Amino acid sequence: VIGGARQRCWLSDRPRHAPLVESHRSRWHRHLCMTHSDQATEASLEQRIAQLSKIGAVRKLTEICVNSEGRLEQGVEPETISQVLQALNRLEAARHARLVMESLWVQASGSLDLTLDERITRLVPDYVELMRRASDLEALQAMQRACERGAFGGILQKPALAEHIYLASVQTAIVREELNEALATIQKLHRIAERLATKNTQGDEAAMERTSSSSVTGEVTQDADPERIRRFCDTMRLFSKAKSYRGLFLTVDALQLCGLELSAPVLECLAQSAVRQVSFVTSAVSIEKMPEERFPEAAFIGRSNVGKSSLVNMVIGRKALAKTSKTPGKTRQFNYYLVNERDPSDAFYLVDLPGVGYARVSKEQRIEWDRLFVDYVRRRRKLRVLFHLIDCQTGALEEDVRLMNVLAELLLGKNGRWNRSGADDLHYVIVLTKIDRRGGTVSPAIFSHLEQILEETGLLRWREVPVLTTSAQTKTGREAIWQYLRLLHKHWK
Ligand SMILES: Nc1nc2c(ncn2[C@@H]2O[C@H](COP(=O)(O)OP(=O)(O)OP(=O)(O)O)[C@@H](O)[C@H]2O)c(=O)[nH]1
Ligand SMILES: [Mg+2]
Repeated sequence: VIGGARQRCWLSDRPRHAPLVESHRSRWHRHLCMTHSDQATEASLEQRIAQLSKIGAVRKLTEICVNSEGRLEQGVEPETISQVLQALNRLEAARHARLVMESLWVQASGSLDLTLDERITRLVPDYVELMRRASDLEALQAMQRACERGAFGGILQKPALAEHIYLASVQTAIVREELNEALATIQKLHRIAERLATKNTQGDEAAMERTSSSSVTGEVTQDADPERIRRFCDTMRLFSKAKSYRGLFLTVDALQLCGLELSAPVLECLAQSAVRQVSFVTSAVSIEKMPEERFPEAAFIGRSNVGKSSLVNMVIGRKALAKTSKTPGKTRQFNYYLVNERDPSDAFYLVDLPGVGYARVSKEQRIEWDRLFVDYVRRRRKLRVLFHLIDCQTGALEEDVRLMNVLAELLLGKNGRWNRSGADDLHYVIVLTKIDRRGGTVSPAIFSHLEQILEETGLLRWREVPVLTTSAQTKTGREAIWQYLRLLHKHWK
């Protein structure tokens, strides 16, 4: 196995290492080659390696590797594997684990045509965990390369394993403050997942059936594999700690590309990771009283009692930051909440607007409110997303139609011209709330009515209008809201 053509293969394929480790390994390799040709040096080899490392485990491992020589062609003996595992468990330093892992797997992949023995493949997750705990990015990168070259039975045959290796690499890169590396790696995982998805759709019908049934029963899939979910959540938290929203969102994308759904724990984690701090800023009753336009903002508008304040709370993962009430008209001002104050590049405002169409408000007050709203949309240049909330039980009512007309006139101008000069692009999103009260579904009539109104008001001529469904009670639709909050900062996309 060692020497000749295979030795060349190992040397040419070897990854770059820290000098200390390199010297350990190359010396070790030289010793192994010597042993191969000269049995007499075996004892001194062991001795010398023991001196090099001072760790008994390495001696033990060397012994195992030397003993298994020539047998790798037929695969590694089970007893060897269990010894390796035992020894690995005793290893304290990452470089030693790497030494062993690489020797076994590079040699084996050399001899087994890059298709590792099934039993070694089963050990890979243990190696990955070891590398991750030891923050050994180089070793994990070597694993990625092996993965890409078709080791471990090939990425496409073992997607969960590839996912494990890549996520461990991402986490390690973040811990080592190599953020660019982390971002590049999570994007590699995207590409793998995409390749896998293409393969699945091209695959046989049975495979397709499996995919579709698992996506239909998404909840079950997640329950079946909480480990995978946990890995993604850990990665999200680390990106959050490293203050990288981009990484955070890329992880969410990767999770979905890998066929997992945004289950409750993932969403909880997303809200917690994306919202590092949140504070109430001010209640404004006029444009002048609104905070300085330092950060982009997203606003929630809609009739009284439709659930705006509840949705704000749900999105930021706080129970009662925005005051909610059974009595319509609770929110009377533009309430500004500032998210991530301490990291200006990721900060944004959420604005909880007062309800429209509150019965006990006089006509004058209503006109006053309209004027304020028009002023708000026209003058807040950093307003990027406008969520219009509509109760899914009633659908769009008179007040909603009025609001859409006001908006259409404002955005399109009388002659159809954009009426927010110098302002950022604005996304208008309709949110149907309280879907828990309708058993999680919305009647098609509500949708077609909405479409008709959007058509009539002319808003559809401006651009497509997404319609989301949410429930503050069951937290349904939180990720969909976040997909639009992602538009707040360009670097989050
Ligand atoms: N079942 C259910 N109830 C909800 C949901 N969202 C809000 N509610 C309830 O609806 C009522 C009004 O919610 P708020 O969030 O205060 O509504 P609002 O739009 O802020 O109302 P104003 O401030 O008056 O404009 C409260 O009793 C909430 O508990 C939901 O998704 N499901
Ligand atoms: Mg409110």
